[in-house]
Amino acid sequence: MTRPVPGRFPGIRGSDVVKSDSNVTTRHSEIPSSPAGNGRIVAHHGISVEVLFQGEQRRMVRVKRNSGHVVGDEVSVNGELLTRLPRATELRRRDARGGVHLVAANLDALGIVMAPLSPGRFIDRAIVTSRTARLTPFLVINKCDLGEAHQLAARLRETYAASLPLFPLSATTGEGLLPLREYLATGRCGVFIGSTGVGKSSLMNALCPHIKLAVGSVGDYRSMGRHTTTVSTLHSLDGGGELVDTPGFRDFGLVDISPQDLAAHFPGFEEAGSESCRFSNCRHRSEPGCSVLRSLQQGRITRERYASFLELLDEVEAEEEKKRVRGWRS
Ligand SMILES: Nc1nc2c(ncn2[C@@H]2O[C@H](COP(=O)(O)OP(=O)(O)OP(=O)(O)O)[C@@H](O)[C@H]2O)c(=O)[nH]1
Ligand SMILES: [Zn+2]
Repeated sequence: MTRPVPGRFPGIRGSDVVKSDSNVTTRHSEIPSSPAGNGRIVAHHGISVEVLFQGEQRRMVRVKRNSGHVVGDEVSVNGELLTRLPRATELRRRDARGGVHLVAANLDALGIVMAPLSPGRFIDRAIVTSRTARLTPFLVINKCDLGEAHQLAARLRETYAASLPLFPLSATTGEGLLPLREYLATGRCGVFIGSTGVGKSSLMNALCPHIKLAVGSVGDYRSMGRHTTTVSTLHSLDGGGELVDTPGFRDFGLVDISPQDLAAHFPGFEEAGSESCRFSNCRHRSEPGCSVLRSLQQGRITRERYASFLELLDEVEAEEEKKRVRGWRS
């Protein structure tokens, strides 16, 4: 089954985007001439990218190792010259050493994957980062074939159901996959994030069976070189929608989030969010005329949500401080 990639290039057939990470590198040699014009980066191999053009042609184009191009970028190709077109969205993450990386461009959805026993502390951070980058977040509760997942689903529903869509499912049995397929089929281009072992690869395999990602734990297949060169790829779903596979994307530190962004995008603050505080730079801790504190008193923000907000606010302020110190040094 084929369908056009939503919105962007009417001539491109979605199901042809990338069929498997084993053959994307060779496919360009099948193309008789070198297509040019506007296209989209559907795979990144470190020193080359695969561009899919209108009319379904594709080719590899060499890039410098840190050229800044990412999967999802719309580009104009002229010979070996690649010009990036303006991006609608950029998703960035901060690694454990503080470096900032661009994950992908022009995404519009972020799937936060949870499973029993996976740490949940990053959910709020992921939601805030996603919304700040203008991506719509959604929650996937995987492994619902296991009894423990039902308690997790109930807990997450209580906290997050008013803020974003939830999809309880099982990647292995296929139970609950249909609502997620339908959600993505509305033309969304998404990526999954979640801690190791929650089942992101299993979920990708269940949603796009042609890609056959290896499933396991960090200790086995990764050390055996599942992705010998880090390859990010864009996959199209049979029923509609697209997913980016980007190995190793499990969490992200906050990148350039202000205390005001945090309050505006924090899950559970939506109802109170449209009101403004007396001070435009209010941090919602103890300032007079604070709309967040007023909502807390009125019960429109729960104590649990406010306590989680304060934890993230500490992180945001610590980042601000680091940035300030870096500014002095440079
Ligand atoms: N019971 C059950 N197990 C699952 C399900 N989905 C995945 N698993 C198992 O969970 C383990 C981890 O799955 P992966 O898909 O590799 O998890 P991942 O999130 O991609 O892990 P990393 O690549 O390390 O980030 C594997 O043993 C899977 O078989 C599910 O729906 N139910
Ligand atoms: Zn305030």
